[in-house]
Amino acid sequence: MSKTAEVINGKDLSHELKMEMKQEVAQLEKEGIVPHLTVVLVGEDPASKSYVSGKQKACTETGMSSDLIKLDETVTEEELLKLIDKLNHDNHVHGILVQLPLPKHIAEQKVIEAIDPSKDVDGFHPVSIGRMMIGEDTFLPCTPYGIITMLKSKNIEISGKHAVIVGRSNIVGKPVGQLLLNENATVTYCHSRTKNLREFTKSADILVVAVGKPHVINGEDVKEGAVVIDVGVNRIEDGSLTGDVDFDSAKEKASYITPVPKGVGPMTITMLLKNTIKAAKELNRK
Ligand SMILES: Nc1nc2c(c(=O)[nH]1)N[C@@H](CN(C=O)c1ccc(C(=O)N[C@@H](CCC(=O)O)C(=O)O)cc1)CN2
Repeated sequence: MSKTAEVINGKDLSHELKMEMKQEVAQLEKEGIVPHLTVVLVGEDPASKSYVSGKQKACTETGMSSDLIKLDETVTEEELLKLIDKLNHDNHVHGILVQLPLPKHIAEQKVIEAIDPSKDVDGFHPVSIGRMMIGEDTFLPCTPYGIITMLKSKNIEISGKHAVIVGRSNIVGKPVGQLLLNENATVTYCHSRTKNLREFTKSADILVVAVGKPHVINGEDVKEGAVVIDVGVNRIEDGSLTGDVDFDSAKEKASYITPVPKGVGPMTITMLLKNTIKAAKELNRK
């Protein structure tokens, strides 16, 4: 019988990385640089509020500064774009993050594209995405960056492996596939129109699931010894959080698996801090 998977704990890895970043920030402070993140939150979505407060807490823990600009749900697209323009020209601000999702009347992509690419710590701007695609140094989108960091922390071989991505969002599915390709994996994307999904997932050496639906993947869908990365954070009826993967059955097949909570989620915030330090260093070099 195969043994159960090793759990990759994103909370513990985040803590380690934050301790390293704290030292780097202390060093930067001696040089007169305090990395500063400005977070823009539109509306009252409880999950967004909680993520934003997690981001600010993480900044404080590592010695960085941050501020939160809260805007009413009714703010116009024009007003939001004006604010971003102001932040783009504020030398005190190194990183700008607009928490997603935005209300329906605001075009998300327009807002993302308004952020100066040199302050795009979310890594969502087409300039950042384009640079990532051609393997140039850039701000990487935080969740995919966190996933690659988790794999590397366990010295998991990526080169030559078959990576199957379930989900094709712009902020997770597509970029994580690109980052795995940059590491020489052979990448297959699956999505809502994919026929015979199991045929693909069962051939994955590395399976990344990012669809936002509880337990769409279970042990039967997983190849013996695969690495399973669960990006889903789904709140279910009893109020608890669960992933896109049925952890209990998948862990019997996988060699490594990420849990929910305490898996990929905390890494998203940690990689944002990395990007903010990078932005501060680069903007001060200019
Ligand atoms: N501008 C952005 N908006 C959004 C992003 C993003 O990267 N940039 N990603 C998601 C939400 N997100 C960060 O913003 C995020 C999601 C989940 C977690 C996390 O730590 N989850 C915990 C559980 C938290 C809980 O108890 O509710 C876990 O998985 O352990 C952090 C950040 C969409 N929007």
